[in-house]
Amino acid sequence: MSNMFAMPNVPSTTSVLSTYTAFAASAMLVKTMLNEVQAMTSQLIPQKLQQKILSSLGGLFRNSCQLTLIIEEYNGFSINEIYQASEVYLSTRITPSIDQLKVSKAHREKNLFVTINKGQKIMDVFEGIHLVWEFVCKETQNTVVDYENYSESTEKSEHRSVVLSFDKRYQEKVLKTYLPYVLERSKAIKEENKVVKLHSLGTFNGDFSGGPWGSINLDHPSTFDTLAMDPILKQELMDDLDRFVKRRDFYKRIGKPWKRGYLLYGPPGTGKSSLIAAMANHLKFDIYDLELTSLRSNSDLRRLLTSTANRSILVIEDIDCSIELQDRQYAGHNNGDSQLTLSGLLNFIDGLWSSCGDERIIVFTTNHKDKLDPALLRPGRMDMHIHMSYCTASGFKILASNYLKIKSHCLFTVIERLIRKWK
Ligand SMILES: Nc1ncnc2c1ncn2[C@@H]1O[C@H](COP(=O)(O)OP(=O)(O)OP(=O)(O)O)[C@@H](O)[C@H]1O
Repeated sequence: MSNMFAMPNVPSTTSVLSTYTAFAASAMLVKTMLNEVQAMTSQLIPQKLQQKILSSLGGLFRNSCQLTLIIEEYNGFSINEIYQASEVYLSTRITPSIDQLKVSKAHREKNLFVTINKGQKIMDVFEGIHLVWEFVCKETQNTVVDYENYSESTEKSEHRSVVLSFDKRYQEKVLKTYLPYVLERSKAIKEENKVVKLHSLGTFNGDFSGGPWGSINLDHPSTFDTLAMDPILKQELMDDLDRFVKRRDFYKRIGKPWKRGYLLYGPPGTGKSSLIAAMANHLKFDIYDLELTSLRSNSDLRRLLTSTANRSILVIEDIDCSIELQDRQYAGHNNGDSQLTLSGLLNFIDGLWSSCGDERIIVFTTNHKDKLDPALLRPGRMDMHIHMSYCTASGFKILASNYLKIKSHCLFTVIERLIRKWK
């Protein structure tokens, strides 16, 4: 009977299991070998050869152990931030093994942007995980129908993406740790290379179409090192700025907008504008130079202020000359938005403007602090009042060092005595 159902060509369960076990063991062995090879290649073999070996070995096991993430340039109509970040991040991972590079330069940017071209691969190692990045660019042809002329034409378009491959086992680590790291690094790299911009109204004529602010790179060479001012005050200001940018959680906790106000006052030509440039260069914040005399109403002002970006310094120079200062006591008499008023400015700065943005700095300058409306000087409005005055003995030393490269001289004591005497 038993022979009747015997199927000589069908392997027994035991032999299937043992074959499977042997296969699984060899798969494991090959997988381990692959990892070993990966580890070994990274130490012993030149980068270019590494890529070839690993990509051909990887190809054998792509289906079984490799995971591929596709990061497209656009997410619907909006740009995919991970794509952008990986472009920036990978520009720092270029090795001599890459055959083709793409070089570009944005208008007025100082640095060239170098990145890999389509089809090129970049290897990266993160906490022992080996990752391969590849830029992919596919051309597609779309049919465009012109209904008015009953005609059809074809248009070429490019779909760019980056493909990231790695061992499946590390999926969670790559998504939760590596990609956030890439985002963070790219942010820091952008920040390092950031060119500070000066935004000004230029030919503003009340028309907001196309944005009211024009911008150029701020090439002002002033820094805290070149600035001649009292060293203690300078240090206090630098500490204040550094503390301010680190206090996101503090402002959130106390429920106040993340903004800080500085009033710079002193005689003409004592370095107020230079100090603003030094602050911008120190923090890498853009400057918005607001010329109040070119505005007509509070509503113009509101629209201008809401179109300023975060991490910026809003500068209103010579506040005593650019607005009717005593208007607060008559504020009740003027009809709301029709006229530009100090109360309009202060209300908006304290209220909506500062709460719809982060890391905002506002700087007022004046040659005549005594002429300012007390409302402007109220604590909490201008957090620090900085007196820029005539040259002090320590300021003189900085200028002598900057202009003449003289760090010490026998005449210094005489000059210092004279400065102190006439101060
Ligand atoms: N404290 C300073 N340290 C270094 N340079 C200074 C200082 N003060 C003035 N200067 C030099 O003098 C020139 C005028 O300075 P700046 O425009 O910064 O002064 P200001 O106080 O803004 O003048 P104003 O009140 O007229 O706008 C600049 O070119 C700057 O190089």
